[in-house]
Amino acid sequence: MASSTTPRPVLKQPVRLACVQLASGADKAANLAHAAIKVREAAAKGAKIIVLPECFNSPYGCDYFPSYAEELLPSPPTPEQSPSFHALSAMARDNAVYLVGGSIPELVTTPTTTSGEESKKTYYNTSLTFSPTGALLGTHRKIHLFDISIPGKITFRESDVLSPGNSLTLLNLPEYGLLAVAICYDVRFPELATIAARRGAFALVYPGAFNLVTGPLHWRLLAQARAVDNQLYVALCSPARDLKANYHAWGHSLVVDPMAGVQVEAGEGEEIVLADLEGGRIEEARSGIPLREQRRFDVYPDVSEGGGKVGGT
Ligand SMILES: O=C(O)CCC(=O)C(=O)O
Repeated sequence: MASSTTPRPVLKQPVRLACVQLASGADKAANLAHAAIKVREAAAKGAKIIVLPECFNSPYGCDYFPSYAEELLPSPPTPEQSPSFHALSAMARDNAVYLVGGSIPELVTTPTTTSGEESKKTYYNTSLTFSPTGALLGTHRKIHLFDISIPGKITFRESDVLSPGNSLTLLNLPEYGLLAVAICYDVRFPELATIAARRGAFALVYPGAFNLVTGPLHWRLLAQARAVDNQLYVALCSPARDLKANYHAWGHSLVVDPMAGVQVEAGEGEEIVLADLEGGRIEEARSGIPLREQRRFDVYPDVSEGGGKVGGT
Protein backbone atom coordinates (compact mmCIF):
# COMPACT_ATOMS: atom_id res chain seq x y z
CA MET A 1 0.00 0.00 0.00
CA ALA A 2 1.68 3.22 -1.16
CA SER A 3 1.00 6.56 0.52
CA SER A 4 -1.36 9.12 -1.01
CA THR A 5 -0.27 10.67 -4.32
CA THR A 6 -2.39 13.81 -3.92
CA PRO A 7 -0.08 16.79 -4.45
CA ARG A 8 -0.12 19.32 -1.62
CA PRO A 9 1.02 22.94 -1.94
CA VAL A 10 3.56 23.01 0.88
CA LEU A 11 5.02 26.46 0.18
CA LYS A 12 2.48 28.77 -1.39
CA GLN A 13 4.91 31.47 -2.55
CA PRO A 14 8.67 32.08 -2.43
CA VAL A 15 9.99 33.50 0.82
CA ARG A 16 13.36 34.71 2.06
CA LEU A 17 14.43 33.22 5.39
CA ALA A 18 17.21 34.62 7.57
CA CYS A 19 19.15 32.95 10.37
CA VAL A 20 20.63 35.58 12.65
CA GLN A 21 23.79 34.11 14.16
CA LEU A 22 23.69 36.45 17.11
CA ALA A 23 26.56 37.39 19.46
CA SER A 24 25.07 37.48 22.96
CA GLY A 25 26.55 38.06 26.39
CA ALA A 26 25.42 38.06 29.99
CA ASP A 27 23.35 41.28 29.87
CA LYS A 28 19.80 40.35 28.91
CA ALA A 29 18.63 43.88 28.12
CA ALA A 30 21.67 44.44 25.90
CA ASN A 31 21.05 41.11 24.16
CA LEU A 32 17.45 42.05 23.43
CA ALA A 33 18.45 45.46 22.10
CA HIS A 34 21.15 43.89 19.94
CA ALA A 35 18.74 41.25 18.63
CA ALA A 36 16.35 44.05 17.59
CA ILE A 37 19.11 45.69 15.54
CA LYS A 38 20.00 42.43 13.83
CA VAL A 39 16.36 41.52 13.11
CA ARG A 40 15.92 44.94 11.50
CA GLU A 41 19.04 44.32 9.42
CA ALA A 42 17.72 40.92 8.27
CA ALA A 43 14.33 42.44 7.40
CA ALA A 44 16.04 45.21 5.42
CA LYS A 45 17.68 42.46 3.35
CA GLY A 46 14.23 41.17 2.42
CA ALA A 47 13.78 38.34 4.94
CA LYS A 48 10.16 37.62 5.82
CA ILE A 49 10.91 34.72 8.17
CA ILE A 50 13.68 35.48 10.66
CA VAL A 51 15.18 32.99 13.09
CA LEU A 52 17.19 33.70 16.25
CA PRO A 53 19.41 31.17 18.09
CA GLU A 54 18.72 28.96 21.09
CA CYS A 55 19.06 30.88 24.39
CA PHE A 56 19.66 34.09 22.45
CA ASN A 57 19.27 36.41 25.41
CA SER A 58 21.52 34.68 27.96
CA PRO A 59 24.64 32.56 28.15
CA TYR A 60 23.83 28.89 27.49
CA GLY A 61 24.12 26.44 30.40
CA CYS A 62 22.22 24.84 33.27
CA ASP A 63 23.65 27.34 35.76
CA TYR A 64 22.03 30.19 33.87
CA PHE A 65 18.51 28.85 33.20
CA PRO A 66 16.88 29.74 36.56
CA SER A 67 18.29 33.26 36.80
CA TYR A 68 17.35 34.17 33.21
CA ALA A 69 13.98 32.39 33.16
CA GLU A 70 10.82 34.34 32.38
CA GLU A 71 7.15 33.55 32.99
CA LEU A 72 5.16 33.23 29.79
CA LEU A 73 1.83 32.20 31.33
CA PRO A 74 -0.86 33.37 31.48
CA SER A 75 -0.37 34.56 27.90
CA PRO A 76 0.33 37.32 27.11
CA PRO A 77 2.62 37.79 30.11
CA THR A 78 3.26 41.25 31.54
CA PRO A 79 6.50 43.02 30.53
CA GLU A 80 7.79 42.33 34.07
CA GLN A 81 7.09 38.60 33.72
CA SER A 82 8.68 38.41 30.28
CA PRO A 83 10.64 41.28 28.76
CA SER A 84 11.74 38.90 26.00
CA PHE A 85 8.15 38.12 24.95
CA HIS A 86 7.44 41.82 24.48
CA ALA A 87 10.76 42.59 22.80
CA LEU A 88 10.27 39.73 20.31
CA SER A 89 6.68 40.74 19.60
CA ALA A 90 7.84 44.32 18.87
CA MET A 91 10.66 43.08 16.60
CA ALA A 92 8.16 41.04 14.56
CA ARG A 93 5.61 43.85 14.40
CA ASP A 94 8.06 46.69 13.68
CA ASN A 95 9.54 44.79 10.75
CA ALA A 96 6.33 43.02 9.65
CA VAL A 97 8.06 39.62 9.68
CA TYR A 98 7.51 36.16 11.10
CA LEU A 99 10.02 35.84 13.92
CA VAL A 100 11.09 32.48 15.33
CA GLY A 101 12.42 33.96 18.54
CA GLY A 102 15.23 31.48 19.21
CA SER A 103 14.62 30.16 22.68
CA ILE A 104 14.58 31.43 26.24
CA PRO A 105 14.43 29.65 29.59
CA GLU A 106 10.80 29.61 30.74
CA LEU A 107 9.61 29.41 34.35
CA VAL A 108 6.27 27.92 35.33
CA THR A 109 5.29 28.34 38.97
CA THR A 110 2.66 25.88 40.22
CA PRO A 111 1.12 26.25 43.70
CA THR A 112 1.51 23.04 45.71
CA THR A 113 -0.75 24.06 48.59
CA THR A 114 -4.33 25.34 48.38
CA SER A 115 -3.31 28.57 50.11
CA GLY A 116 -0.73 29.06 47.33
CA GLU A 117 1.98 29.68 49.94
CA GLU A 118 4.19 26.95 48.58
CA SER A 119 4.92 26.37 44.96
CA LYS A 120 6.96 24.27 42.58
CA LYS A 121 9.15 25.81 39.91
CA THR A 122 9.44 24.10 36.54
CA TYR A 123 11.79 25.28 33.81
CA TYR A 124 11.57 24.72 30.06
CA ASN A 125 13.70 25.66 27.06
CA THR A 126 11.04 27.50 25.06
CA SER A 127 10.77 29.05 21.61
CA LEU A 128 8.20 31.74 20.84
CA THR A 129 7.18 32.53 17.27
CA PHE A 130 5.46 35.81 16.42
CA SER A 131 3.46 36.87 13.37
CA PRO A 132 4.05 40.09 11.38
CA THR A 133 1.44 41.84 13.55
CA GLY A 134 3.39 40.95 16.68
CA ALA A 135 0.86 38.31 17.79
CA LEU A 136 2.16 35.10 19.35
CA LEU A 137 1.76 32.37 16.75
CA GLY A 138 3.08 29.44 18.72
CA THR A 139 5.21 28.14 21.55
CA HIS A 140 7.58 25.17 21.40
CA ARG A 141 9.07 23.67 24.53
CA LYS A 142 12.17 21.61 23.73
CA ILE A 143 10.97 18.01 23.69
CA HIS A 144 14.29 16.18 23.86
CA LEU A 145 16.59 17.52 26.54
CA PHE A 146 20.31 17.71 25.82
CA ASP A 147 21.72 15.04 28.11
CA ILE A 148 24.95 13.58 26.80
CA SER A 149 28.22 12.34 28.18
CA ILE A 150 31.22 11.80 25.92
CA PRO A 151 34.06 11.04 28.35
CA GLY A 152 36.89 13.55 28.28
CA LYS A 153 35.02 15.76 25.84
CA ILE A 154 31.60 16.97 26.89
CA THR A 155 29.00 16.25 29.52
CA PHE A 156 25.78 18.18 29.55
CA ARG A 157 22.58 17.45 31.46
CA GLU A 158 19.77 19.86 30.72
CA SER A 159 17.43 17.55 32.60
CA ASP A 160 19.17 18.51 35.87
CA VAL A 161 17.26 21.78 35.60
CA LEU A 162 14.80 21.64 32.72
CA SER A 163 11.65 19.67 32.04
CA PRO A 164 10.74 18.51 28.55
CA GLY A 165 7.91 19.80 26.38
CA ASN A 166 5.37 17.30 25.14
CA SER A 167 4.23 18.32 21.69
CA LEU A 168 5.47 18.95 18.22
CA THR A 169 5.04 22.48 16.90
CA LEU A 170 3.62 23.11 13.46
CA LEU A 171 2.71 26.72 12.76
CA ASN A 172 0.40 28.07 10.09
CA LEU A 173 1.83 31.05 8.22
CA PRO A 174 -1.20 31.88 6.06
CA GLU A 175 0.74 33.37 3.10
CA TYR A 176 3.32 30.59 3.04
CA GLY A 177 2.14 27.35 4.64
CA LEU A 178 3.16 25.22 7.60
CA LEU A 179 6.45 25.80 9.40
CA ALA A 180 7.76 23.29 11.95
CA VAL A 181 9.75 24.64 14.90
CA ALA A 182 11.83 22.58 17.32
CA ILE A 183 14.98 23.22 19.34
CA CYS A 184 18.56 22.00 18.92
CA TYR A 185 18.79 18.41 20.30
CA ASP A 186 15.28 17.82 18.87
CA VAL A 187 16.99 17.69 15.44
CA ARG A 188 18.50 14.30 16.37
CA PHE A 189 15.05 12.68 16.47
CA PRO A 190 13.95 11.96 12.91
CA GLU A 191 10.39 11.01 13.84
CA LEU A 192 9.63 14.60 14.79
CA ALA A 193 10.81 15.89 11.41
CA THR A 194 8.99 13.16 9.52
CA ILE A 195 5.70 13.79 11.26
CA ALA A 196 5.96 17.53 10.52
CA ALA A 197 6.88 16.89 6.88
CA ARG A 198 4.07 14.42 6.29
CA ARG A 199 1.61 16.83 7.83
CA GLY A 200 2.63 19.40 5.23
CA ALA A 201 5.53 21.50 6.60
CA PHE A 202 7.64 23.31 3.98
CA ALA A 203 10.56 23.83 6.37
CA LEU A 204 11.93 22.60 9.67
CA VAL A 205 13.48 25.36 11.74
CA TYR A 206 15.71 24.64 14.72
CA PRO A 207 17.23 27.36 16.88
CA GLY A 208 20.27 25.48 18.22
CA ALA A 209 23.61 25.78 19.98
CA PHE A 210 25.80 22.80 19.15
CA ASN A 211 29.32 22.70 20.61
CA LEU A 212 32.87 22.15 19.40
CA VAL A 213 32.70 18.36 19.90
CA THR A 214 29.44 17.41 18.17
CA GLY A 215 29.17 20.51 15.98
CA PRO A 216 31.88 19.61 13.45
CA LEU A 217 30.66 16.02 13.23
CA HIS A 218 26.91 16.28 13.33
CA TRP A 219 25.48 19.79 12.83
CA ARG A 220 25.51 19.96 9.04
CA LEU A 221 25.02 16.19 8.74
CA LEU A 222 21.82 16.32 10.81
CA ALA A 223 20.42 19.24 8.80
CA GLN A 224 21.14 17.38 5.57
CA ALA A 225 19.75 14.14 6.99
CA ARG A 226 16.45 15.73 7.99
CA ALA A 227 16.25 17.40 4.56
CA VAL A 228 17.06 14.29 2.53
CA ASP A 229 14.63 12.12 4.50
CA ASN A 230 11.80 14.59 4.20
CA GLN A 231 12.54 16.54 1.00
CA LEU A 232 11.99 19.99 2.47
CA TYR A 233 14.00 22.96 3.71
CA VAL A 234 15.90 22.77 7.01
CA ALA A 235 17.31 25.79 8.87
CA LEU A 236 19.55 25.63 11.93
CA CYS A 237 20.36 28.89 13.73
CA SER A 238 23.27 29.03 16.21
CA PRO A 239 24.68 31.77 18.42
CA ALA A 240 28.00 33.22 17.31
CA ARG A 241 31.01 31.55 18.93
CA ASP A 242 32.34 33.30 22.02
CA LEU A 243 35.51 31.71 23.36
CA LYS A 244 35.26 33.82 26.52
CA ALA A 245 31.93 32.20 27.44
CA ASN A 246 31.72 28.89 29.34
CA TYR A 247 29.93 27.21 26.42
CA HIS A 248 31.49 27.48 22.98
CA ALA A 249 28.79 27.38 20.32
CA TRP A 250 29.65 25.82 16.97
CA GLY A 251 28.13 28.61 14.87
CA HIS A 252 27.70 27.64 11.20
CA SER A 253 24.01 28.56 11.00
CA LEU A 254 22.75 27.11 7.76
CA VAL A 255 19.88 26.44 5.41
CA VAL A 256 19.70 23.14 3.55
CA ASP A 257 17.51 22.75 0.45
CA PRO A 258 15.03 19.93 -0.32
CA MET A 259 17.73 17.96 -2.22
CA ALA A 260 19.87 18.25 0.93
CA GLY A 261 22.36 20.68 -0.60
CA VAL A 262 23.73 23.34 1.73
CA GLN A 263 22.20 26.53 0.33
CA VAL A 264 23.98 28.88 2.71
CA GLU A 265 26.22 28.47 5.76
CA ALA A 266 27.69 30.98 8.20
CA GLY A 267 31.15 30.94 9.70
CA GLU A 268 31.71 31.23 13.43
CA GLY A 269 31.22 34.92 14.18
CA GLU A 270 28.17 37.09 14.15
CA GLU A 271 26.51 36.90 10.76
CA ILE A 272 23.13 36.88 9.03
CA VAL A 273 22.60 34.16 6.45
CA LEU A 274 19.78 34.46 3.93
CA ALA A 275 18.11 31.81 1.81
CA ASP A 276 15.31 32.07 -0.74
CA LEU A 277 12.89 29.18 -0.31
CA GLU A 278 10.76 28.06 -3.26
CA GLY A 279 7.90 25.58 -3.28
CA GLY A 280 8.94 24.38 -6.73
CA ARG A 281 12.21 23.03 -5.33
CA ILE A 282 10.31 20.92 -2.82
CA GLU A 283 8.06 19.51 -5.55
CA GLU A 284 11.07 18.95 -7.86
CA ALA A 285 12.85 16.92 -5.16
CA ARG A 286 9.69 14.96 -4.43
CA SER A 287 8.84 14.18 -8.04
CA GLY A 288 12.44 13.38 -9.03
CA ILE A 289 12.91 10.97 -6.14
CA PRO A 290 9.31 9.92 -5.44
CA LEU A 291 9.69 8.60 -1.88
CA ARG A 292 6.19 9.89 -1.12
CA GLU A 293 4.58 7.38 -3.49
CA GLN A 294 7.03 4.57 -2.74
CA ARG A 295 6.66 4.23 1.01
CA ARG A 296 5.63 0.78 2.21
CA PHE A 297 3.27 1.33 5.11
CA ASP A 298 2.26 -2.32 4.70
CA VAL A 299 5.81 -3.22 5.85
CA TYR A 300 6.40 -0.52 8.50
CA PRO A 301 4.11 1.97 10.22
CA ASP A 302 3.59 5.59 9.19
CA VAL A 303 4.84 7.55 12.20
CA SER A 304 2.74 10.54 11.18
CA GLU A 305 -0.52 8.61 11.66
CA GLY A 306 -2.15 8.64 15.06
CA GLY A 307 0.16 9.12 18.05
CA GLY A 308 2.05 12.39 17.40
CA LYS A 309 0.88 15.30 19.55
CA VAL A 310 0.85 18.46 17.45
CA GLY A 311 0.52 21.81 19.11
CA GLY A 312 1.74 25.31 18.58
CA THR A 313 -1.08 26.81 16.57
O1 LIG B 1 23.06 17.36 20.03
C1 LIG B 1 24.09 17.99 20.24
O2 LIG B 1 25.19 17.54 20.00
C2 LIG B 1 24.04 19.36 20.84
C3 LIG B 1 22.68 19.70 21.35
C4 LIG B 1 22.62 20.98 22.06
O3 LIG B 1 23.59 21.70 22.17
C5 LIG B 1 21.36 21.42 22.62
O4 LIG B 1 20.37 20.70 22.57
O5 LIG B 1 21.33 22.54 23.14
